[in-house]
Amino acid sequence: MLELNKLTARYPEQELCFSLQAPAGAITALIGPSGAGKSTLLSMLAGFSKITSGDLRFDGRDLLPLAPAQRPITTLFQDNNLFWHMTVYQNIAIGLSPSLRLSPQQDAEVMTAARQLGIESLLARKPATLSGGQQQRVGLARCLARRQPVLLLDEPFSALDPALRFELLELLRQQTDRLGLTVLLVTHHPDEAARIADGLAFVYNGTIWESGNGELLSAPRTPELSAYLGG
Ligand SMILES: Nc1ncnc2c1ncn2[C@@H]1O[C@H](COP(=O)(O)OP(=O)(O)OP(=O)(O)O)[C@@H](O)[C@H]1O
Repeated sequence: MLELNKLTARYPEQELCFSLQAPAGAITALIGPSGAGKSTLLSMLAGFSKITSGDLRFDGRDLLPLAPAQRPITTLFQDNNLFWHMTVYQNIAIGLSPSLRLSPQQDAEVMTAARQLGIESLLARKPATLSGGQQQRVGLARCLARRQPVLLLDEPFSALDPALRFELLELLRQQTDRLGLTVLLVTHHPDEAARIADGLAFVYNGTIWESGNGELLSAPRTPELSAYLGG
């Protein structure tokens, strides 16, 4: 369980303050208008944004003293950060070893992640020769190979067409269940998110304005969520 208790980042123009519980084995979708604070929330969790006050724990362990690389967290952004001069294999492997000198155990992790995402046949290719969907599979494989229990995804599939986006969300669903991951997924597609997510959190004005399950979309409790959904 990832627990945020009044986790706060104060900027001159705005204060962001989040309280949330994200269980293991579940996908929590973060929706909300542009500028609401969704990306900053992920950055606060990953350790890239300065925290002013509050509490952040994973399975009871205080994460705030830990540097980004020490946190049990891995992040996938829309721009998947692939290295264009490296092969797919190396792009996954670099998540485990920056020097690319892998132990047999780490090599097995890379192969397992590639198999799970259906990109085994692409391991020798360079990212530029892959489709957008295949590139995002490589990005996701790198995250999974790192075997961190918390996965943060910032609109990872938004550049893809709807069918492909849904295919990757399904894949994410399978891996979340199989590995018992705690997943936070920022998305601009609330309806799709509701199909695969266990919980939804509506981020508005630097805080979690409303949260619940998919019913939130059919029966919003606040005018702000209703307006966001176009109601
Ligand atoms: N480093 C920073 N310095 C100042 N303000 C910041 C900083 N980081 C975030 N903010 C504040 O947080 C707000 C939220 O921005 P953020 O990018 O997280 O929104 P978002 O919901 O992810 O939007 P989008 O959907 O467009 O990506 C910004 O408008 C800004 O006020």
